[in-house]
Amino acid sequence: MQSSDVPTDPAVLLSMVPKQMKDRLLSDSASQVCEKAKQSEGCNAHQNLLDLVKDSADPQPSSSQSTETPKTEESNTTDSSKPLKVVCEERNITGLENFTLQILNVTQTSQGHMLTPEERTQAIQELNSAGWTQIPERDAIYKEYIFRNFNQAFGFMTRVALQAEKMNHHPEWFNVYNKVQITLTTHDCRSLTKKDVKLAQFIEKAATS
Ligand SMILES: C[C@H](O)[C@H](O)[C@H]1CNC2=NC(N)=NC(=O)C2=N1
Repeated sequence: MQSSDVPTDPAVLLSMVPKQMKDRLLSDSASQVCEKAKQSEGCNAHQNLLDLVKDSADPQPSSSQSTETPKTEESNTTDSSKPLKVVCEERNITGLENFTLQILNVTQTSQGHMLTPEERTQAIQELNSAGWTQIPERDAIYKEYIFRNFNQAFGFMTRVALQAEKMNHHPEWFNVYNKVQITLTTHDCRSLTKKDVKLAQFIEKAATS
C-alpha cells in the first residue's frame, strides 16, 4: 500500500488495527494518553494523542527484550519529566503500520471545529458579503456595527454576550457609544474555526433583531 493510498480518516485507521493490539495499547497507554491530552491545548490534543499512542506502540525494550531500539527520525518519548510542547501545525504522518489511534471525543477539542479548505472558502465568501473583513496576520475576521444610540448598541452586546457564554466562545470587541467593533478568532488554535463562523452568523441576526 503506497503511503499516498493510506486513508487519513481516523475512523478508517482505527478499523485497520487488530482488536487485540488495540485493547493492549489502550489498556497500557490509556492513562498516559489522557494525561498528555489533558495537558495539551485544545486544538492539538489530537496530535499529542497520535504521538503518544505511536510511542506506546513502539515500547522501550524491557530487560528481557533486545536492547536494540529502532531508530526514529525524532526522539519520541513519553518521559513525563519533560515539559510538553504543544505545536499547532499540520504534520504528515507516514509509516502507519503497527499504529493504533485512540479517538478522543473530538468535540472536546478545537480539533473538532477546524474548517476544511472548502468550508473556509465558503464561509469567508459569505462573511465578506455580509461586511466582515479578514485580519490576515491573525487569521481573524472583523466587522464594525453602528446603532441608533448607546441603548441599542448595549442591547445588541447583551444578546451576543449571552450567546458567547452559551457557546463558550467569546468575541474581542470595543464599544464607544453607538459603535461596536468586533473581532472573531479562536484563541486555542490561533485561527478561524467553525465556532467563529457560527458566532458571526448569530451576531448578524442579533444586529437586526
Ligand atoms: C477555558 C475556556 O473554555 C477557553 O478559554 C475558551 C473561552 N472562550 C474562547 N473564545 C475564543 N474566541 N477562543 C477561544 O479559544 C476560547 N476559549
